Amino acid sequence: MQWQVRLDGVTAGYPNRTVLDQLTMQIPALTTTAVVGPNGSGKSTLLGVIAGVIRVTAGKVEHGTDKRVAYVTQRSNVADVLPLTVRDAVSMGRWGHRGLWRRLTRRDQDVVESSMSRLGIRSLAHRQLGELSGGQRQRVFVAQGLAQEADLLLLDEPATGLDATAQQLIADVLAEVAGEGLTVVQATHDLEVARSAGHLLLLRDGRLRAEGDPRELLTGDAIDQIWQLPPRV
Ligand SMILES: Nc1ncnc2c1ncn2[C@@H]1O[C@H](COP(=O)(O)OP(=O)(O)OP(=O)(O)O)[C@@H](O)[C@H]1O
Repeated sequence: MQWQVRLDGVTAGYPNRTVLDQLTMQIPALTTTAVVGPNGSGKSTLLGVIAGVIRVTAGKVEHGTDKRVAYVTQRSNVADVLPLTVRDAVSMGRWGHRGLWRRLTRRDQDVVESSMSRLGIRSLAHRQLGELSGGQRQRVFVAQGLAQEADLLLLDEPATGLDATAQQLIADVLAEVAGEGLTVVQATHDLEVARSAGHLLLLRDGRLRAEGDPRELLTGDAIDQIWQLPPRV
């Protein structure tokens, strides 16, 4: 397996709170990896560590390429403080390529338009982010992640709170971009989405409980055990 990210004995968390506990695992390249686990199991923390925004206190994180990482977080407050249109927000995805003050090139603009098209939000391009619904806004941030044309796209519950059509759209787009040569990692509570991923990481209490083929791992028993459900009758 060609890997994109490798964690070796990683311990990490927040001041006075260790969350990830000696985590050793790999993220395979050029496919989608789903990170699942109960609330508080450390999924967001793991994404933050891979993105490099949470420092590790022990162990090491290695990236297979030294190229770009795009990170779509769970909740972005930018919409509430800045008067941005949808197109502005997606265009911000090009800043890493162009810098903050340089004009976007024709190609940058094409990437922005196609990222909006893929997420079905071109008709919203002129709307202010602050006046969008939560689900529409979520699609904008996924489009912004795509516009970064990163090698590794990290998404924290990108489809939570979306209607079924939008959820399916995001799942399809992520599978598509992985097919085009991107490595995608998403934290999700949706076990259907997890089952359709190429690889699965199952966390509980900051530890890796299982990794591998999601269709083999996400069986009834494993689900009961990880989520501590009572035995089925
Ligand atoms: N900024 C923070 N400061 C201190 N503790 C935090 C912080 N963010 C998260 N935690 C704690 O770290 C633990 C893991 O949280 P994390 O958000 O990584 O879990 P998660 O699996 O993503 O949860 P969820 O499914 O609810 O999104 C939790 O106990 C949480 O309370």
